[in-house]
Amino acid sequence: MDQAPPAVQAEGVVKRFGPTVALDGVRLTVQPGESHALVGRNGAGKSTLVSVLTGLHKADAGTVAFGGEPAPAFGDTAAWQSRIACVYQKSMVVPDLTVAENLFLNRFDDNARWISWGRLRRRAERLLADYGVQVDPSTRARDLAVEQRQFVEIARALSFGARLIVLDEPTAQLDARGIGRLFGKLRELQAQGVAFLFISHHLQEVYELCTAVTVYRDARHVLTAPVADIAKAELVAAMTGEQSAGATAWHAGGDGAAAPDESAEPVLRTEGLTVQGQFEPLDLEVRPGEVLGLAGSAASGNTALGETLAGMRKAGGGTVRVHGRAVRSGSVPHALDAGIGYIPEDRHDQGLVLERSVAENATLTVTDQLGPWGTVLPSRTREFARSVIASLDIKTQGPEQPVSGLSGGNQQKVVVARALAREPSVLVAVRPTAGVDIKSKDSLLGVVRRVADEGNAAVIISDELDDLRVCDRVLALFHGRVVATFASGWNDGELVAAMEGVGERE
Ligand SMILES: Nc1ncnc2c1ncn2[C@@H]1O[C@H](COP(=O)(O)OP(=O)(O)OP(=O)(O)O)[C@@H](O)[C@H]1O
Repeated sequence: MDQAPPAVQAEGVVKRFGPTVALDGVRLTVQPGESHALVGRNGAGKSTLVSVLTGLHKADAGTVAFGGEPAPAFGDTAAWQSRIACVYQKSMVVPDLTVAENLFLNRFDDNARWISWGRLRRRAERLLADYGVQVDPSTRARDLAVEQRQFVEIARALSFGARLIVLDEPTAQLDARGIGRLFGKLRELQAQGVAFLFISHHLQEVYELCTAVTVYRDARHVLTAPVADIAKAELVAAMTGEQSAGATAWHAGGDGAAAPDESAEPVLRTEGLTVQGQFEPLDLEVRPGEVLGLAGSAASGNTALGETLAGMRKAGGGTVRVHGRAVRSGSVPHALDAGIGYIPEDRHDQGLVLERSVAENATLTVTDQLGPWGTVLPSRTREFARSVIASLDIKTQGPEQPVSGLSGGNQQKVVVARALAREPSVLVAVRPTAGVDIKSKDSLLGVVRRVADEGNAAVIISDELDDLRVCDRVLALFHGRVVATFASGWNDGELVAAMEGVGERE
């Protein structure tokens, strides 16, 4: 039998960070031309494995081989680049450079003393054509659509010789059409023998794209199987170590909570609220006990609306009131004082101080409540942190651990903890479950539901149907306007169509 060796084969890989065992003797094999999913709960060890496979971290034990050859020496970056590449959620391309410049960054020309731009452009054209990527090489990277940027990163990786590409939550910033184009391109490349390791918390995407799946749980390998042979419930059970509970009945009334009181005064009210170029004047009312969904892609203006409610953007016109009191626009402290809690989408830019501890990050907005006369009592900070670590199931060594040592999904939970710390009257959450594992998603959305059930208002801004299911009412936005309103029990197809701007109804 003359079978090609695996694109990558890892055996017995161990990686420790201080007292944390992030990988405990795991294995992974990806065949050439295979699209292989790696799934597991937040903190299971997926990103750590990727760091070992891409040569960013040195394993404490175990072996890695690419195409049957042992992995390069640690630190030999060029050799690693010729075997494997990772397309991260955060773009690695330089936004101000053109596509051609990005493609040949750091390797402009072999021996030449000056750079021939014409040649560079032609080489870029050839390279992109080789992989069927239709992008003009003279476009600035900042002007590319997200999936085009990913294509450029993939083409760059392939041009170094890599035949294995890791995709870390690649669909996080894509709308349905972008996902379709990305998956189409991945299938084309697979047919040419390129292998993909796909890391995602979206199990339906795993089923759509991948042929094999590996599950890690608590730093250990649990199973590897053909995707076709494993039912979704089994996969979830392997990830969590428990039989999965059925789908949760979410919206108010669905699980015994009272439906929002229509006659009550709204907790949150906006009148004519607008930001030019983002969203048109909008009147919103959210009553006690209500979770309102603002559905749409980021381009719909819903994210900008959330930022305006949270005081991060100044409104061009209109008012925001909480319990009838006007909130000064464009001021985060005023929004906080008015009782608006905010879960931002980008936890790195807006959410966390990475080198500070879980306890400090979780209490950043409540330091005035943690001790007498403006002092912060470490014991109370820790106590509060312990309670949120337990209630949100944050996987950490303890309240003192810096958040930089937490996995991505667990960092997101710390952001949520911080928004809840002041017991907000209005909770505004932008794509709150991005990067969060399937079980934590449920508990996190349950937390949002509970905030409302306690008589407050909640607003969820998202294009994820699972996030929106918790809502009592959903407004679909498209190009800065509300194009449709849905009561709970909406039909998925109709809501997706409205978010995509197909057909308008009021
Ligand atoms: N630099 C670090 N210092 C200390 N601990 C770390 C570090 N990086 C990761 N860890 C720990 O290793 C474990 C595995 O984390 P990893 O990021 O690999 O999880 P993951 O499966 O990618 O999770 P997620 O789905 O949330 O991204 C976690 O317990 C995490 O806290």
